[in-house]
Amino acid sequence: MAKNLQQLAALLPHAKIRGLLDKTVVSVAHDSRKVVPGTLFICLAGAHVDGHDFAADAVRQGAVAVLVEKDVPQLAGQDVTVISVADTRAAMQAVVPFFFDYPGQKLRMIGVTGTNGKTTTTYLIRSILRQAGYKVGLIGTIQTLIDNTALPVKNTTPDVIELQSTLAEMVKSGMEYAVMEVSSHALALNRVAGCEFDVGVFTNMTQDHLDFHQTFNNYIDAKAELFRSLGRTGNKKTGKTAIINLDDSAGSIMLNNTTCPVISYGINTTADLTADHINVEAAGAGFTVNGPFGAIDLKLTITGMFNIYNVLAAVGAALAEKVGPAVIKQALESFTSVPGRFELVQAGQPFTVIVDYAHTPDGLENVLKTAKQFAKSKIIVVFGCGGDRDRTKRPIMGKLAVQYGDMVLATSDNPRSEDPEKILADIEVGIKEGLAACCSDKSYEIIPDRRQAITKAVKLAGPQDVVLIAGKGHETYQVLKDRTIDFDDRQVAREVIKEMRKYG
Ligand SMILES: CC(=O)N[C@H]1[C@@H](OP(=O)(O)OP(=O)(O)OC[C@H]2O[C@@H](n3ccc(=O)[nH]c3=O)[C@H](O)[C@@H]2O)O[C@H](CO)[C@@H](O)[C@@H]1O[C@H](C)C(=O)N[C@@H](C)C(=O)N[C@H](CCC(=O)O)C(=O)O
Ligand SMILES: Nc1ncnc2c1ncn2[C@@H]1O[C@H](COP(=O)(O)OP(=O)(O)OP(=O)(O)O)[C@@H](O)[C@H]1O
Ligand SMILES: N[C@H](CCC[C@H](N)C(=O)O)C(=O)O
Ligand SMILES: [Mg+2]
Repeated sequence: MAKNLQQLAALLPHAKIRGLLDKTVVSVAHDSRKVVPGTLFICLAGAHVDGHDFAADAVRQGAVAVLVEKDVPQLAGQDVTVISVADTRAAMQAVVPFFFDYPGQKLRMIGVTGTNGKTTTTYLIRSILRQAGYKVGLIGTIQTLIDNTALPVKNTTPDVIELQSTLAEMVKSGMEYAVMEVSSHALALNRVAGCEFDVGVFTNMTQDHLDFHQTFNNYIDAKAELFRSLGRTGNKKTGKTAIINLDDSAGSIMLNNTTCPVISYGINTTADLTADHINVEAAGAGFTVNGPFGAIDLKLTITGMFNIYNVLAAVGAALAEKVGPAVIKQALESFTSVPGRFELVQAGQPFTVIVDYAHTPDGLENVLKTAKQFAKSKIIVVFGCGGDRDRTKRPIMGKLAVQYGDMVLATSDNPRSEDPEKILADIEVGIKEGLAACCSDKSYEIIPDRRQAITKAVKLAGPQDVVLIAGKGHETYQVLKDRTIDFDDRQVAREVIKEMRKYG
């Protein structure tokens, strides 16, 4: 991947350069902690700190060039080339895909966006493409997969450098497809620069991330960028398709934002792909998908109406890539689950325990509706909301929890830098509102310690009850103000159930 600095500087025609350009660059980094000798260090002004403050550290660690958007006095007199531009983020987006030889041009790229269902839909698409015999890479919230090799991730959609280097690794390992989640943050911050998507999938649009986007319209517009990019002049690849959920009111906005061919899907509207004969049960869902190929009858082990939408989205992507109905059926019927999505914890208890990643009002409502469909008795909900994230979703989720649940135990999710009690107070406003509106006979408790909340839920559960532990799904940690601790809802629930059996 090594490049001459001259080649990189040529991509930045307005840059002011101080120092030699005839140098070999072996790595690019915006994090000083990742600098190795021969790195081009890119200074980014972040939400917390300013990367320019780490430029001198980067040089000490062997950076041969530094990309800046303001003067860094500490670099004066140092043996380093300083490239000054107006906007280092924009410069990074131009330089990095080139540095990695544009891997996004060498793969078929499928991007999935929407508030909920991205992870599930990417896993479904991956399983269909693999069934069709392709080598598939996946990037998303849970992990990166290069064929079967799993790598840890920090964000749902990684930053430009991590994304391009991962895609390059996929190319090197012989992947033909990259199926990835494209978060609204990634679109707004253009982390996907240099990725030319072949297929863009829209799942749905409901409230989340208003802390970052400020307004719902900004949030929608960020998602729409994926669809604008499919029809952009200058695209190098051909054969693009947008897969759009028309049951969602924002579907038409995505549709209006692209000029490429569209495969629409929906259950309540006329669309290219629809589903009927729907039977949702605890153990799975049966339904028929109707499309240009005729009808496919499916019996799946994933369940809930929301997953039928995810399946339609995945079938749309498969269709765009010319995968036949027999392969689609085979793949979907052998698909078992996505970690932490409606995952059952079975430790010999006489009640049902579900761990789910619902962390938005819509996700929580969907999962509660699904649980209610087969709950034979009470639903006990354990949930919280993340700190440093959209505060306005907290009371809404509190209200939904008491509307659908019989007993609510509000607890901490990942408080991050916030005071857990403050987050819970925001949730409690909605709980009280919900109780007053629908059901003052229901009860709730605020238990900041998540393990204690899960313990209480398990103690309260009678035979046939459902305990829903929502919000953290596959996460194996809890982010507190001063540290991150090991925490896995599934493991904690198992431990608590075992403890209870031991002591009677
Ligand atoms: C708001 C946001 O997106 N923040 C991202 C951003 O962090 P930041 O701007 O705060 O960076 P910073 O910590 O201030 O650092 C500024 C610069 O100094 C550098 N630095 C910092 C420290 C140091 O010692 N040396 C050094 O060089 C940093 O590498 C960076 O270049 O850049 C970081 C590196 O790329 C990201 O990891 C970080 O995501 C944080 C962790 C995050 O939580 N993001 C969430 C909100 C997010 O992006 N979520 C979406 C959506 C999830 C979904 O709905 O599925 C996602 O895609 O994950
Ligand atoms: N199509 C859907 N519509 C609404 N809710 C959904 C849908 N699919 C999944 N959910 C709910 O949202 C939760 C998260 O699902 P998933 O992880 O697939 O979404 P995501 O979009 O990847 O989330 P994130 O934004 O964190 O990456 C699930 O556990 C489930 O409760
Ligand atoms: N991708 C989402 C995940 C939220 C998961 C929840 N457990 C939380 O920490 O808020 C986000 O970063 O907002
Ligand atoms: Mg996800």
